[in-house]
Amino acid sequence: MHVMRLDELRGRIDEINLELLSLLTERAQTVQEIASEKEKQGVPKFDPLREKKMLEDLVARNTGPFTDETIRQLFKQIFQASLSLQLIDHKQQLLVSRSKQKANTVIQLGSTVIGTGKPVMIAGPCSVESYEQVRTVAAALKAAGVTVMRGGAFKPRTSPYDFQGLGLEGLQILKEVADEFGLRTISEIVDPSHIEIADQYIDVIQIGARNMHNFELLKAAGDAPIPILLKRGLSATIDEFIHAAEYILSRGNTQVMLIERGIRTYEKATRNTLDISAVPILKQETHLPVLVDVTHSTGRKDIFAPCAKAALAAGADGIMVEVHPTPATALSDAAQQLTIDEFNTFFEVIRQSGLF
Ligand SMILES: C=C(O[C@@H]1C=C(C(=O)O)C=C[C@H]1O)C(=O)O
Repeated sequence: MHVMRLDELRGRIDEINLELLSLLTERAQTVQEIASEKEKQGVPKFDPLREKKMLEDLVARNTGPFTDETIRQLFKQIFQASLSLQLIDHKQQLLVSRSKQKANTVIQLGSTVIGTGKPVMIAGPCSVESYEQVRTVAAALKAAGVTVMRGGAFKPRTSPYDFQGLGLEGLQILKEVADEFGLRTISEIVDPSHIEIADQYIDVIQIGARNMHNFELLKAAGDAPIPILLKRGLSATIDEFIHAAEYILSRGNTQVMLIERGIRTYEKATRNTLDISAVPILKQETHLPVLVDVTHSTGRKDIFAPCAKAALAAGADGIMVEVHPTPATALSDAAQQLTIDEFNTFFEVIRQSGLF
């Protein structure tokens, strides 16, 4: 008799569970509709005042046996789950997101393709200092089998009294040398009005860490017909990094590569902390090529090779490293640029690792 009563009650609970599930599902679908309305109106997803009002109304109608506090907690849990749903949906709608585009974005630079699984080595001086300096590096890179060279012409330096770069003249040097050796080039642009000119001299525009949040520059890069290498900001979260890339794609330019360059932490043993975990996360969440800059992230030549190997093992599409004929006299980043011999050794170690 008792057993029958228990079964009956549990049967009723099963029915109630199904009713709750169907109500929760209907609620979640309504929340998604609210999310797309919010998206159109550009208003934030989280609305604490609305949540507070709903909790007050619910508690006012509560007749027990649950306490008011329990009712608050249960519904707050539902609100939180609804909010996460809105945020996940939002992320999946991004143009950079893997759920929008399953296939990897591939960047073609001459015969070099980035993003297909075969990693690329990008090397070159921190700053373009002179024609001879760039030519010496380019000749060595060519001999080592490197096809893409970096070199900074516009240098956003921490101090206004530090070398600011050769500007347009630097881009001209890059072009002249790259043409001679059949290399492709990457250089940073800091001013939206320089993007058009840059297109005539270089193959990839870099947006540097300090400018990752410069939205006007991101928009101008998004309007340009040239691949963009976007560096992660000094203190940018992965989410902010992804949204910075979205700025570029949202304007039509889909040729975007991401580069992890270390983040600010309390650690002083390295210049920045190389966030290796960003590599697989960016690969999972976006379809863009992901590179790792071992120079700026670590600032330590002695660990470039293990860090580059770690990056490749984590799925990076390429490595960027700085090389200078005479690092000791370099006008920027003197301590952390490799000599040509050091670069050749470094590249050999990476090639032998089986990861490249
Ligand atoms: C659904 C909304 O978005 C969020 C989720 C809520 C909910 O689950 O009821 C309430 C407020 C917001 O934090 C909304 O604003 O109505």
